[in-house]
Amino acid sequence: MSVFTPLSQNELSAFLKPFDLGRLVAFEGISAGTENSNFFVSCEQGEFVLTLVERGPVDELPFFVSLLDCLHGADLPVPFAVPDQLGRKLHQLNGKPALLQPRLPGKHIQQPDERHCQALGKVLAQMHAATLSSDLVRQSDRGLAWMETQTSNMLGDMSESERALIEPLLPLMHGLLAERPPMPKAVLHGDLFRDNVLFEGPNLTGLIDFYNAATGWALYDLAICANDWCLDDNARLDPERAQALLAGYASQRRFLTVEATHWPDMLRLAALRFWLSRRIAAADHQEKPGVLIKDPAHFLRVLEGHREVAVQLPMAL
Ligand SMILES: Nc1ncnc2c1ncn2[C@@H]1O[C@H](COP(=O)(O)OP(=O)(O)OP(=O)(O)O)[C@@H](O)[C@H]1O
Ligand SMILES: N[C@@H](CCO)C(=O)O
Repeated sequence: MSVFTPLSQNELSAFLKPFDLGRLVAFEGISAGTENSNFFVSCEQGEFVLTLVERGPVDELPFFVSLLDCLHGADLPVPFAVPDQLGRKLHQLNGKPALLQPRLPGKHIQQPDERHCQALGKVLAQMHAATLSSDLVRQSDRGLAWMETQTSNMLGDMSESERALIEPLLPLMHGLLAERPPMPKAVLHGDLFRDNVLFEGPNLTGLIDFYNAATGWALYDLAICANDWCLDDNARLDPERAQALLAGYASQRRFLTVEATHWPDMLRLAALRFWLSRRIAAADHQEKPGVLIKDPAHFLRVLEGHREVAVQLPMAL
């Protein structure tokens, strides 16, 4: 189970006192996450999720709190930091930054269909639009420059087949860093995999886990989604689901020609980003029993599939 910082009932009860949510009824560690320690917390006055932040720049937590307030204010289905009676949203528990958020309804979808993908594309565009009317900006700690450095550092450790797929992405990254193509930017979720979205039937009821959110090309966020929501059993893009995702997004904003040009490369970079982070996490957590390790090799198959990209962005006529 991926709970890095265990909690006792007494510790949690004491933590909850300033929130005035009634008695602690029950709590349990959530096994699904890989980065933070999360707990479902049941109080007399409602259901919550407590997150103890385990990685990342702690001094940037106010950014995430403001981002969620912005998205919640735009009526998007996101959690937000519940304030205690003194209005404080950011707390400390067992030496870790701690946030209490409402538990959102719905379940994760393992096998999405076109309706799910269309709904996801639409809400992603709405999320990007909401951040544009704010002054929220954050530089990603896993952006293009990080990817380029990590890729260069790992070249020597790669197998021949890994190298064949990954080395050609280095000039692509150099080119994008130099050229900075003028694609629309927004604050991106940055990790909108199936395990970060909740649905009730066809209705999208929750977007969660914003700790990778950062300013970047909006299209890159869509590529991250496509690489998780729109794959077939061979890790190739499923055209119907990919087109539904893109159509959902295009229902809120027209794509630009410069985005159509860079779409295949965004898909490749998004695959590389998670191959790198999974490989680093696997090495870091190798000796730690109970920590969920996700398979880096999956993204090599995704990259293989993106040698040719047949699904194009839908362009307005
Ligand atoms: N506000 C919420 N409402 C309902 N369920 C939630 C909420 N927050 C988290 N969860 C549940 O807890 C699980 C783990 O949370 P989360 O994805 O934030 O963890 P993480 O360690 O940051 O994970 P990741 O590996 O995706 O980075 C989610 O998959 C979801 O099932
Ligand atoms: N969604 C990520 C883990 C959390 O960043 C992955 O599947 O590798």
